[in-house]
Order: sequence, then structure tokens, then C-alpha cells
Amino acid sequence: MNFKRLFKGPWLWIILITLAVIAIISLSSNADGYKSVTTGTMVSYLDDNKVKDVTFVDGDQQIQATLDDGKKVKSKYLGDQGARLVEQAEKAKAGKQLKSFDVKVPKSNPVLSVLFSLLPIILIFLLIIYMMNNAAGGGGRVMQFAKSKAKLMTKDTPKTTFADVAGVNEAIEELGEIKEFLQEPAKFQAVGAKIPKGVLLYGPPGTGKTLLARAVAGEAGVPFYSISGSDFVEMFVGVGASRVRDLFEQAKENAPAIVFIDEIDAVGRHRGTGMGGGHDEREQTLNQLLVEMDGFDVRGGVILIAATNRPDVLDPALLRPGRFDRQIGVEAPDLAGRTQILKVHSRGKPIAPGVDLEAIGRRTPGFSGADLANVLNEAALLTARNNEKTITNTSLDEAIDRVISGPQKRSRLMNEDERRITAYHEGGHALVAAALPQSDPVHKITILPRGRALGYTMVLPDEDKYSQTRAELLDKLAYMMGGRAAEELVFHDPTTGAGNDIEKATGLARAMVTQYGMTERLGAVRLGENESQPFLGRDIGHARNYSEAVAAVVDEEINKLISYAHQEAFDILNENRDVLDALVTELLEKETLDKSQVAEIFKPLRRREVRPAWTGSETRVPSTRPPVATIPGKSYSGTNGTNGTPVVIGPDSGSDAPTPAAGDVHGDPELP
Ligand SMILES: Nc1ncnc2c1ncn2[C@@H]1O[C@H](COP(=O)(O)OP(=O)(O)OP(=O)(O)O)[C@@H](O)[C@H]1O
Ligand SMILES: [Zn+2]
Repeated sequence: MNFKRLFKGPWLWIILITLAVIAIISLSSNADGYKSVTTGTMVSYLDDNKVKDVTFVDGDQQIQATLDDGKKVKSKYLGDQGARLVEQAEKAKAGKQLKSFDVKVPKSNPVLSVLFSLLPIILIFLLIIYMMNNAAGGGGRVMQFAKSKAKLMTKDTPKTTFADVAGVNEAIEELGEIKEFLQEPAKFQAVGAKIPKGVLLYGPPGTGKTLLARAVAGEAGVPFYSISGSDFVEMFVGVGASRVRDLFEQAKENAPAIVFIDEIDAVGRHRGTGMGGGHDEREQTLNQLLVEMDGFDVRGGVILIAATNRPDVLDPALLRPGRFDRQIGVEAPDLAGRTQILKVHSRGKPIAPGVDLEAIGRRTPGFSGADLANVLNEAALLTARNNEKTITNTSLDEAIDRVISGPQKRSRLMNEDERRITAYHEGGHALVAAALPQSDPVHKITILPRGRALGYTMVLPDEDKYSQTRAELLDKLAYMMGGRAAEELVFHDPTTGAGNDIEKATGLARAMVTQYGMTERLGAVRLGENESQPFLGRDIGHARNYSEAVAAVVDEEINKLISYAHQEAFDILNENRDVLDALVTELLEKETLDKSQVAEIFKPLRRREVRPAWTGSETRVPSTRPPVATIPGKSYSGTNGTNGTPVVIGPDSGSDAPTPAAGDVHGDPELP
């Protein structure tokens, strides 16, 4: 039994104090052996001179008497009786009938009275501690609130290895150095090499940052301490800072070790931007972190690994050399990476012989490692639920859909009219996409309600893409409006189903105007800045750094882009009404159409010409000389720009439908 632990709990103290109080009270109370008699009896004892000695206890209005036969008695008297009784006793004393006579004014027991007056306060205090304990999630936390919650996972460290992390080879290469250092620090010290104290892993959620950090510890065989940045910023002021101190103390004692801080942006944001006037708790914690980082000696063998989704908001002081001077990006995986991750996670799962993991990887651009792990898990769950033995393509298909937009809503009854409207809406998206020359192939159309969407159309690039041209964006705008245009064309009355499409199209058009410089009128000028609110941790608005006049032009240009796209979509559908009807007929019957089925139906489609050249100005005349030829077979890895995310378009019941995991239309994440 851990006694130290026991003394930290409030209950033991409560019990001890209560026992002590009871003991003191019972000791000092009248365990004196006097027998109570009535006042009348006492008076008659005195009158009859039967009393040997007598004591008046004033405050208590009590007479204690010892009788001639040794009996001890006591009784109460009234206030004005006292004087008479004393007189009587004095007389008896004078007449020698009484041996001794005494008056006591009892002093109240000082310990007892202090205790009694403090008792309510103590009880309230204990109650407050108890309640705070509960609020903090139990476990006697308040009593040890300064102790870091970092957990030493196991003494023999995580079992994760680099083999468990796929598709992030660059990061693994960089971290390999850290691993070697932790294994053989002497080798590095001998040549005077300085190992980074801190490594910052940054990248989108679910790409395996935590997994990587654990793998370093697992590979090097050192203890792994992990804590989340938001844990620092908890409860009382000053606690965050002492947590940091404690965490490092613990790690140093067990060095070589890895300290992992997840969500470091929770503590590591720019200082001086907190809402509480700059001197908030977070800032103290950050300062302590900086102090610790400066103070610890790498030769001590503690290496700090931190992870964040938002490296842009971190305090520059953290990123300075000597702190997190090594920064490693962990990006969403590319096709090869996705295939590898799928392989890692399919280990130990019975995959049916016909399943091609690379094909799955091809269909899941934009998925993070966590999404892919989720796909395989969902597929396994479905397989078990259907009492099947192996994971088939069918269950993997369903699993991908689930990860994108939630489980099927079989119970949602759509009446025939609504189903037909949905079919035309989705058919509209798909047809416009297929008729335009620069858009990606239609991969799937479904009118099965799923999540909050009534149906969706998935338009996917054949390979990962990192940037998009203006013509591609114009095509995208057009097919985003395709659903709405189909409703207008066929039913003469649009529905609310296009709400989400309109929202995304407007976002895309705004970006084309204000960020990508894709209009003639405004040119290649960046308009406005995304203002990030560090304390709230997200962008709260768009700061306008341009005039009212320009704002009006921006609005006009956005409008122009959208209405052009809308008209284009409408015209394409009108020209191809026969194909649209054929598509809808198939959709109503089969509910879901895959790539080859769609391609078959679209064979007679009247396709649009490639858009004319555009440079944004008449004075910039495009050259007729072609670019140099590319070396066949050589691939270039993208550096930045858009990640090839599939576009999923669905008419939604509301505008606040969740963004599908992999389908963000204006998903143009600005890579850090
Ligand atoms: N590259 C990968 N290889 C294998 N599995 C991965 C990979 N990336 C993510 N996963 C899976 O996803 C899970 C979640 O990943 P992890 O917690 O490491 O992501 P993260 O980048 O730390 O996310 P966050 O930023 O949200 O904390 C892992 O436990 C693992 O199962
Ligand atoms: Zn739509």
C-alpha cells in the first residue's frame, strides 16, 4: 500500500480530524464521576450538613459536592440561588461542618473552542476540495495538481516501430538521426555533433505525427513521455508552468527519453496576443517551456518532439535555433503512401484475394493515414456484421463511402418525387463535369442518402494533383452549378438542395478573384488577408485591406464568375437533355453508378471545346512556341499547391453539412 498516496487523499484527513474532535470533546466533558441529583436534594444535603466539601462551578451553574459518606453528587442551580447557596456554604465552613469550599469559573478549553469555531470552515474547505476533485475528473488531482500528468507509457517504451508508419519516408529519414543519437549518444558527442533539442512535426490532422514520435521512442528503446498542449493550460494559474518543469524533471531522471507534446499550438502561440491582456496563463507556460529548453543539455539525452497542425501560429521564439530548430512536415500521403498505409493496416486482416489495395489508394486521394486506417476498420466491421470471412471489394467500397460521408440512411424514406429531383441534381453535376474538357472523370454517382447528403457525385483525378489551372477551376465552378441548373431546367423550380454547392462555388470564385489573380479587372493582386485569431485558434475573418470601391468590384467579379458558370451548366444540360434523361433513368433504377457505367452512358455526350487561351491582359500575348518536351517516365514531386482532393458534390438538407473527409471543393489547403 502506498502511504504517500493515501495521505494525499482528502478522505483520510476528514476521518482523522473528526476522530480527534470527538476524542477531545469526550475527554474534556464531565467524565468526573459526579452523580446528578435534583437541586432540592442538594439544598437539603447542605441544610443537613451532610457535605464534606463543595465546589461551585460558576459558568456552568453547577454545584459539585462530596458527601460525608464519600458519595459525589452534582446539581444545577439558578443564577440568583447561587448567592444564597454560597452564603450557606460559607456559614457551614465557618461552623467547621464543611472541610473545603471552592468556587470555580471554568475556563473554556482553548483547543476545543478554536476547533469548534474553525470546524465549519474546515468542513466547507474540505467540501470545496472534494467538489474540485470531482470537477477535475477525480483521482485526487487537486492535492497534487502541480504534478505533471505525463505518463511514462511503459518502462520498456512503446512497441511502435518505423515499419508501422507508412508513406512518410522523408520524416522517417529525418527522425532516424534522432533515433541513432538516442541509441548511441557517445558516437555523436565524439565528433562534436550537436543534436537538435527539439523536433517539430507539423501537418494536417491524422497524418501520423503521434505515431512517428512513438516510433522514434520504440526504435531507440527509450521511455516516451507524452502530454498534450491543452493539458498544460488547465485549471489553476501557474500550474501549466509547474507542469512543464515537472515533466522535464521526470524525463531527465529517466534519460535518454523522448518528451512528446501534442498540440503545442495550445501553449506555443505568439505571446502577447492572449485575450487577457497578454499575461495569461498560456504565456507563463510558454515561458517556462522556453526556459526548460534552454536549460536542458542535449547531452542529458532528452529530446523534445512536438506536434501541431498550425505551425504558422507558433511563437517565433519556439522556432529559433536551439529550440525546435528541426521542423519536419508530415503531409497527407500520396498514392504510393496511401497504398503502403493500407498495407500496414491490412496486416492481420483477412483480405479477399481479388482486392487490390493500390486501386483503393487510387480512389482515396486526400485521405489521411487516420482516414485510411478507418476505412479498413469499417470494412472489417461490415464484414463481421455480414457474417463473412474475408474483406471484399464491396465492403471496402461501402467503407470508403462511410468515411467520406457517414453511414447510409436506409431508413430515410425519400418519396419518388424527391428521389427523382435528387437523381436529376446529381446527374446534372456529373453530366456537366463529363462534358467539360478540363474536369476530372466522374468516378461515382449515387442517390443513396448518406450522412446529411441526399446523394453525391464524386469527381476524381486519375492521379494526385498539386495545382489547378484557371480552366480547370472554371470547369469546376460549372459542374458545381450543374445540380442547380438541372433542377431549373427540368423542374422549373429549384430546391434547397443546392445550398452546399452554392456555398462552395462562391468560396472558390472568391479565391479566384482575391487570391489567385484570375480576373482581368482586378489582376494578380492579393486582396484581403486571412486574419487568424490566435487565442481562439482559428481564422475568424477576412481582414479587408482594400477600398469600398474595390470591394464592390470583387463582389461583381464573383457574381460574374458564378453566373457565367451557372449559364454554362444550364446550356450544357439543355444540349444534352437526352443523355441526362438516360442517366437519370439508370440512376433511379440502380441508385449507384460507378465509373465504367457512367462512361458508357456518356458516350453520346456533346462535349465542350477547350477554353480559349487566357493571360488576363491583351498586352500579354501568349507565345506560340511550345514548351520543351518532358522526359517520358520521369515524374516530378510536387512542392506545394493543391493536394489532389476528390470533389464530392451532394445536395444537402442544410448548408452546415459536414465537409466530407476527402472532398473539399474549395479544398485548397495552403500548405504551411
Ligand atoms: N502514416 C501512417 N501510417 C500508418 N498509420 C497511420 C499513418 N498516419 C496515421 N495513421 C493511423 O492514424 C492514427 C492516428 O494518427 P496520429 O494520431 O498519429 O495522427 P496525428 O498526426 O498525430 O493527428 P493529430 O494531428 O490529429 O494529433 C494512427 O494511430 C494510425 O493508426
Ligand atoms: Zn449538388
